[in-house]
Amino acid sequence: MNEVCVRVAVRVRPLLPREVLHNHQVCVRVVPDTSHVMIGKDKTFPFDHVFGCESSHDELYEACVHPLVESLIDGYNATVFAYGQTGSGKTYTLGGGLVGKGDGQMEHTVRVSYMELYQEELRDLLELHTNHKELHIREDDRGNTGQEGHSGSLYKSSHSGVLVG
Ligand SMILES: Nc1ncnc2c1ncn2[C@@H]1O[C@H](COP(=O)(O)OP(=O)(O)OP(=O)(O)O)[C@@H](O)[C@H]1O
Repeated sequence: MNEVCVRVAVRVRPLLPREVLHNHQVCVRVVPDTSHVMIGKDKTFPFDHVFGCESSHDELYEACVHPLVESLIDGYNATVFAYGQTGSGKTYTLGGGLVGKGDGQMEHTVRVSYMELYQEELRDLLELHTNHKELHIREDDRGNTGQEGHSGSLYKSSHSGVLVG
């Protein structure tokens, strides 16, 4: 397990076709051979990982998620959290880079929740018909945070990949 508890990665997405159409300009770039991004012409910011427009889901998974999966198997807790303004690529990255990946080396069964918290309302992204009023985040008397009104979906991994059960 890495000694740093929180690591921050930035993924820069390419301009969308409609942004190109409206002549929007790229204003965030990866500084070559560094883990810095440049905003505008001269403001640079360091991160643990940076991924440019051409980056693949696999690169992201290998650098950011795979080490966490290994720690998880060793009994540590791990969280991958996507943060960014609307349209910045959170769903694209989590959906393609995290859910559905398996390295085929291990066989395991895990319970997975895929929740969206938007304007103080919870949505179960694996069971879209669930009423948000049935879902709650609660803290118990020992300070553990958990969900109520959601059982989690079962994912089974086998050598052929990850299956939704
Ligand atoms: N790295 C990328 N490469 C190519 N297209 C991308 C990339 N990241 C995001 N996109 C595209 O950008 C659009 C917005 O991405 P996405 O829906 O993932 O954003 P979001 O952050 O989840 O937005 P919201 O908060 O509104 O749900 C989508 O059309 C998606 O396909």
